[in-house]
Amino acid sequence: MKSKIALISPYPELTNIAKRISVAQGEDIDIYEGVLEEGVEIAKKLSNQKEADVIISRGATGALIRKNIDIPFVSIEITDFDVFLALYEAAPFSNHIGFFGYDYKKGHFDFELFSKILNKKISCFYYKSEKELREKLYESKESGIDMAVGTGACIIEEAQKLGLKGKLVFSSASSVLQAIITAKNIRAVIEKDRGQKELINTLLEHITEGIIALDEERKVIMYNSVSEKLLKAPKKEVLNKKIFDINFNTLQKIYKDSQLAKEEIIEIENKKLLVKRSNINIDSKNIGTVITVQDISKIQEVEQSIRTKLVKKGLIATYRFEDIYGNSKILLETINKAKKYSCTDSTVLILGESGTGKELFAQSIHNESKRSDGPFVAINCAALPENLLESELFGYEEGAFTGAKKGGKAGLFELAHGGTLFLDEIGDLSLNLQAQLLRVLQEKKVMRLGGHQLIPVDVRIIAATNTDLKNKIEEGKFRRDLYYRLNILTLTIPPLRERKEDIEVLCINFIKEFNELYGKKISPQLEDKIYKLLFDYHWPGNVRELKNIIEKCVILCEDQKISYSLISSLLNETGLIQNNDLNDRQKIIVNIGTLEEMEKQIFKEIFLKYNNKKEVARVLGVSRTTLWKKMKEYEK
Ligand SMILES: Nc1ncnc2c1ncn2[C@@H]1O[C@H](COP(=O)(O)OP(=O)(O)OP(=O)(O)O)[C@@H](O)[C@H]1O
Repeated sequence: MKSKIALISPYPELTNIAKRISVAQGEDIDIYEGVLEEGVEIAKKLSNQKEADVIISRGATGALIRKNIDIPFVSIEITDFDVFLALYEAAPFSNHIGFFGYDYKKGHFDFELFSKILNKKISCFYYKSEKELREKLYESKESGIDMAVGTGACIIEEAQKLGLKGKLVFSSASSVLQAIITAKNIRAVIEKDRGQKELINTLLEHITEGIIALDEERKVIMYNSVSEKLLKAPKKEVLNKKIFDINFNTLQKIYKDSQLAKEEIIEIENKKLLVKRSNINIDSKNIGTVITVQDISKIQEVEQSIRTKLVKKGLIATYRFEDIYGNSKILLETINKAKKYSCTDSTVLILGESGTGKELFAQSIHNESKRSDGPFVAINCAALPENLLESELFGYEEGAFTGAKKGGKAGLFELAHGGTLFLDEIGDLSLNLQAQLLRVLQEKKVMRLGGHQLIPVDVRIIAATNTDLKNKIEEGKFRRDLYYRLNILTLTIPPLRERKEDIEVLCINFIKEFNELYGKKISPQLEDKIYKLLFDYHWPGNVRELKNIIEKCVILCEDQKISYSLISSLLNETGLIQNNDLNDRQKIIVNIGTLEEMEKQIFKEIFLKYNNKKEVARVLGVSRTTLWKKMKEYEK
């Protein structure tokens, strides 16, 4: 909105001049007429109702207006020319002219020169009050003055009362124009200032912190909506009031309880706020104070989202309890127990053979827990050498060791802050790292390698092992105290051979999953004789092994159905390598390579053993045509 200029004229001649200039300048100036109090009333109304941003007036009316309004005021100054014009017009009717003006005009006009040009005697009188004016007028009459020239209507009125002639000094067009130019300049500054204020206000409203600025008298001059929300004190009750006069003690509390240039946690209405108070100094002079207020839970949320972003894709828990397939009583009981563990924040120790689904359970517990929005960080303690594992777990400061990254590195404990840290194969942790882990679990703080500062971490630990920790304790390879720390809630995942009822559901779901992955349409229903085969197998690699076999089947199967022979050959393939009870005729050894390479080896070995195409096709569970195609392919 454009700022407005208003001109209050004390007499009609000035009104006309102002109107003329306003039109000539193409300026939309609001012109009003009013003398003294009347003019002040108009000015007050314009100012209060924000209908004017700058007011122009002159003389005594102007002086009164200036005293009564808060907005900028421009006075139409009386120039030498205006005074000279009045003296020139008065000269033919007088022998001795008296000039009467306010005290502050003393020495302003060159009366000696005017007297010379007009060849007329001119005396000057200045006054500070109406009483003094009357005294000076009386004095002047006594000394032979017959004409009073004055800058205000009141002078002329009083002079006439004493029988003197009077002549008012009018403002010329150039004086009015000068005042309008000054008012326009002020308006430009106001508009610029207003633009800057709007910018600051927009910024204040976009900041996630609460900002309260006080001037040197502790009057609130800035207060954004975040502060309003956090301190539960509405803007209109706070702005432009001294902090200790405000009715809301929340503001006084944060002012009193905060410390200069230091962050302080202050509780307001059950909410923990981080408050900082700083002085604003210009040229080492204090001109006010700024207080910032932040909701700690918001900071934690932001910190969490940053941490979560930092945690790479692989460190996020993807599995949930619904993804654990199986309907055996024992598995359902285990899931049930795990769900109960999810509601707590205690450490969980998962026991089970390799491939039983320990990590699957750990992820599901995390995703079901109140930490589900936080990171899930998993580490296999057996996969890394001790010193590497140490720096991975606890992080390090720059220069902690040769090769340490610039700026240091956060450890997995820090990355898992607010979430869960899954320590797989905990039984393989060295005694030194066991001691460090125990310390972190007790203190809930980590110190980076080469660091001096303890960093608080809020992490839930889920540990897993496929070894008997009690044996390890007996052998002196595992700390008893750590065992008791970890073993608060225990979850034992039964091996697949003890819950073979799960095989069917597992197969159906794995076939569906791999169909989707490899774009196949293989029926998830398997023949009964296939299930018999699967039930008879002892599954040393547990669910992982079953999953791998199904994956191979889906890749190798060329029909809509997985054949008995394909499954049996794959079982033999894996089973034979692991099961020494089987005779040599059923055994082949395949070197690990790409699927194509391994497939080639399988064909070759089986051919060597059976040397009969029909038999080979039967064992491999493929048609004779497929076998022929494969042979052609491998001959190349
Ligand atoms: N009940 C189940 N339902 C679906 N998938 C399962 C189930 N159990 C295990 N799996 C799958 O089997 C594979 C092995 O599981 P996981 O890695 O959780 O086992 P683990 O016990 O942690 O193994 P290790 O001790 O070797 O680390 C994964 O691909 C997992 O998704």
